Amino acid sequence: MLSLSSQNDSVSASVTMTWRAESASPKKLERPKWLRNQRVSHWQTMNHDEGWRSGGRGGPRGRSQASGQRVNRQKSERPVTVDRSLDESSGNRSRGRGSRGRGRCRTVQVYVEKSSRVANVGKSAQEEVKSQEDGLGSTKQPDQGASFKCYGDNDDLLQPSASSSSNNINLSGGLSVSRECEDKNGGRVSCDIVNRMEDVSFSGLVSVSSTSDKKVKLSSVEDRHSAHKSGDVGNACNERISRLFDICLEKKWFCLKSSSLELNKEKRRATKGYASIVIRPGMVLLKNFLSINDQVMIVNKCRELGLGEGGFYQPGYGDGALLHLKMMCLGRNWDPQTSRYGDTRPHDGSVPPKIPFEFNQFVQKAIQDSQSLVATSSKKGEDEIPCMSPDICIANFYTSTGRLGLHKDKDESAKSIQKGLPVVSFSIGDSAEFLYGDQRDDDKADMVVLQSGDVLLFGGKSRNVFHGVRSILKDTAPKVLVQETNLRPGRLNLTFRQY
Ligand SMILES: O=C(O)CCC(=O)C(=O)O
Ligand SMILES: [Fe+2]
Repeated sequence: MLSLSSQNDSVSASVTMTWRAESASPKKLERPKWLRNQRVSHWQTMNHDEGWRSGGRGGPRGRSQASGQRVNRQKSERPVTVDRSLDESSGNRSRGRGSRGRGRCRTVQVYVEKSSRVANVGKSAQEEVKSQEDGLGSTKQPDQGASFKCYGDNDDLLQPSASSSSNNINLSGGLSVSRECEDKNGGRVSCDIVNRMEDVSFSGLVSVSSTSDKKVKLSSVEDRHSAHKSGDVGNACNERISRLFDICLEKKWFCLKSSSLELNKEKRRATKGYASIVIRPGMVLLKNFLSINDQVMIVNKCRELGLGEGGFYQPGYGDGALLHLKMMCLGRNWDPQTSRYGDTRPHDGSVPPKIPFEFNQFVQKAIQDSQSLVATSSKKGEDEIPCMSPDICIANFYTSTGRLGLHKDKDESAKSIQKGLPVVSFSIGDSAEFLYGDQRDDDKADMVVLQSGDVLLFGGKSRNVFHGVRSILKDTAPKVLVQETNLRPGRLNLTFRQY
């Protein structure tokens, strides 16, 4: 178990490694490669059949306060636009406006291994897709994942600011580029109309014929503006909401070539097992918990459900603003307009699909493993994670420009929240910069990168933690996963809760 605390620039760490059933049990308790640079007080291995074993450098079981260890604090070079957040005064989730200033959130650096995928690949997956599209002279449509302000309060807001482009090199080796727009007063606003153009992708449902990306960009912007000017905004919004969204790309167009080196590296990572980390009391990160096969199964299942009744749609708030993601609810519907759960989806009356049985099994296993980890590492009760039987799952799909402002998950029953029943979150596809903290303040939030296969739990003392997604790190999804599923660029996230 690796427990990282970012207070006082110090970290105390112990690590638990769990090997997958399909991988060979390690003969020797070798210190995992990704831990070699960390001063770790204690770590443990667990084979699925055997239970816990201590190893590594010895030292006491449980958390110890190793001092002098630095947690990497990364100064964010860009502010975070909050698009969904909690209005504490009203107690409701609401869409926060873009926060100004420089994001100074602290980074808790927890990578299973340094990813060299981006560095190794000459062409990014997106570029690869684009060039294939162009080569085939296919029909395209702009990505539907990012938000567009249908209610468009001010056309002037949508001015790309060339000077505000910034490159953010993430520690896992990926490169993410963010752009912002500025309004007349210099305030920052989200600039998805520009950003989303980088995510041109296929959809068999509605398409705009074009021979170049540029043309798609222009027609897209013009379409939106003319819809707004002609007073057709409501229709444009409704159309967006009811359009089906396929989380995978059309198979025939998609054929990424990955080097065998890359694929082997991913395979090695997949068979390495996973590490359990207590990030803060009640918050546990199970790194690499879901195997590639599990992830493929989850993507395929979500795709199937997502294209059916109650499938992925473009959610929005009461004021017409849209969330920067696509959403599908399983079990029960969560309505962002009313912040309430219900049996049907108000905008189309559809009944949410049931949560697949296999998903719940992963959740149960994740909870049990977290509980075992916490039991061996903390003072009794301190980090406790209660049991939970999920009856709700919210599936979010973030395209490359997707994000989610800091908020609390507080629409579940008062009893569920009081008991601290955990929210269990699966990350699949591209990595995400996940923010969390005790205040709805991006500057004070900590950040951890969630990679494909990671499972995060926050319950007990962390049940009411503010959390959100600052950005999606482009082209960081495992190549094998993309090859197997044709998952489109972006991130699939599933959060399980008990009402
Ligand atoms: O995408 C994530 O990691 C978080 C999603 C989330 O917080 C939510 O759906 O409430
Ligand atoms: Fe949430």
